[in-house]
Amino acid sequence: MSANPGPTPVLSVRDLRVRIGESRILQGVGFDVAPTGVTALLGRNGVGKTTTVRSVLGLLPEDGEVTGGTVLFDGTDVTGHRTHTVVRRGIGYVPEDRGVFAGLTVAENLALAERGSGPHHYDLVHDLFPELKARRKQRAGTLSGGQQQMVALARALLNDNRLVIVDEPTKGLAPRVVTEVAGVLERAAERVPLLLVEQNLAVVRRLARDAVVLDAGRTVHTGDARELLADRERTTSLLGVGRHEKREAAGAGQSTKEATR
Ligand SMILES: Nc1ncnc2c1ncn2[C@@H]1O[C@H](COP(=O)(O)OP(=O)(O)OP(=O)(O)O)[C@@H](O)[C@H]1O
Repeated sequence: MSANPGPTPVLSVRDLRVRIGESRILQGVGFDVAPTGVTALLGRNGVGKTTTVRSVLGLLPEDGEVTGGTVLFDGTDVTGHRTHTVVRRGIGYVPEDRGVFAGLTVAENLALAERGSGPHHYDLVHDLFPELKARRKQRAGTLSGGQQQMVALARALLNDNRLVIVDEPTKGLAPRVVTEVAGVLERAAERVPLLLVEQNLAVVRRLARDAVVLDAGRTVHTGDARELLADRERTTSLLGVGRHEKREAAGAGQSTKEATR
């Protein structure tokens, strides 16, 4: 199943099954996340990407439960564990809406993200994103989309995380901002492995080494990300894209969401 049989994965998901209400949402999700670089979690809308990451983080809704499978983080079984337990083991999460407090300053956003007694890596964060130091007194809500994504990632990198999960960071952003966010993610990935839910294939191509594709609540492909994206037939059948190559060739940041519309 592993796309890179070398180093021990930081996260291993095996045959994960999740029910929400009466619906069986995940019916066999399995993949590894390598301890360095970016692993992309891909798939059409509604296939279970967000449910997968929220299951790992113990963030299922009240009527949801893990009904089977295992989640190993750093070799420890955290299947079905509560969020604070999983997070304390060293997983950062940047949700789809970024989780940034718009009314608070950059400094306040970071201060609120500090977990426990530390260490808190302000040096690392300011080294990666010097702009945030300069803008520490600015309200987060007045920042650009790319700068807000910096704040969101900085909140995750501030703590001693062994993995950061980022859910659709470029969704709804203008192409110029998408490029900016991709740069931010690239810098973050130099320091910590990322599990990236992403529909913009230009961003995946730029950042990801490994790809995991879900369909209808199951893993249907794992492997080298660029190899997958270079195989147009495969990309079309797995992700429902390929009819818009022109748009991608123009560098406009194609997404599977756009392509399946
Ligand atoms: N709280 C919930 N209650 C009921 N069904 C849910 C709930 N959350 C998700 N689902 C369903 O689970 C399926 C998977 O949703 P999920 O958000 O995990 O998919 P996704 O791949 O992340 O999609 P998208 O790309 O649209 O964000 C969908 O059919 C969705 O309607």
